[in-house]
Amino acid sequence: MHGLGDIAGSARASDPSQETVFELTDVSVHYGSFRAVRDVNFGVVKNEITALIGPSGCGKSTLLRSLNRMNDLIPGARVEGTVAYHGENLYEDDIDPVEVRRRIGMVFQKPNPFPKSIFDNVAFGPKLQGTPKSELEAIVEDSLRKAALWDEVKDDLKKSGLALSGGQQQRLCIARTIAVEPEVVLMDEPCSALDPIATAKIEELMEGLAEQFTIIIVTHNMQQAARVSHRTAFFSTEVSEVSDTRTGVLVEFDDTAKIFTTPADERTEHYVTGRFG
Ligand SMILES: Nc1ncnc2c1ncn2[C@@H]1O[C@H](COP(=O)(O)OP(=O)(O)OP(=O)(O)O)[C@@H](O)[C@H]1O
Repeated sequence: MHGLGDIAGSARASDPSQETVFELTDVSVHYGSFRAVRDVNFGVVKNEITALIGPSGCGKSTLLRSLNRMNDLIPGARVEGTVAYHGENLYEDDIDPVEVRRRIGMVFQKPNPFPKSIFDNVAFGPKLQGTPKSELEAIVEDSLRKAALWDEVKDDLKKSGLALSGGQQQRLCIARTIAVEPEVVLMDEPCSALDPIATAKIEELMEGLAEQFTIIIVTHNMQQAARVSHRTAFFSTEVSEVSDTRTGVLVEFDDTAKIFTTPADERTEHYVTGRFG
């Protein structure tokens, strides 16, 4: 485990003048009668990387999924509070969840390319949206370039996406996600199935992606949060004395450098210094 200074050394500075993309107000997520995470309040700034960290089970993935209505697909899942996206609550009746997921894309923990060619993986979303065939080649190349995969696959676009290495598959999934030009990319532990070299590549890539996209990443890896993100939300769990169930709570949200050097809450300090979790 690194010391505080080591981790914070590379934390990126945030720009307070930027536009807010998400504003979460008192967001709680339930699975049936179980409250997984409660009363979360924070904002996400455009073209920044926001990291969600905290011990296992504190609701990071649950909260991430509430940002593009992915929880709608889980039976019994229910979101309370307000998830405002450019000022509009994503859970209003007239909001189309399919359009939400186009604007707010997601990359999962395990690379999950379709059993199709590299080209077709990336072209899949644009084709569904009715993009003319003549434009697909340029979109595929541009997306693969942005995902730092083009040079490795440009002569093999007909090869199956499943034939790539794990790290390449994850970059293919990133290319597939950005091919439909979302504004936000949600990443749920995108490197946890990858080796350190593949992880470093994705981290490097994220910095470039943040110039065009707003990124929110769940990570178990604190060094990763410190290296790549501008702001960090630290979650923990509280145990109910009545029901003995655990609910996730947001302990602290701040500039990443602050979270890793001078956190306001003792629980954050214990976590980032490795004394907990
Ligand atoms: N589909 C589901 N149905 C019921 N409970 C769920 C579901 N998904 C998650 N949970 C529960 O919600 C709580 C939060 O889980 P979640 O996966 O969001 O946490 P996390 O912080 O992302 O954990 P990890 O770091 O281990 O991935 C846990 O108690 C988990 O068991």
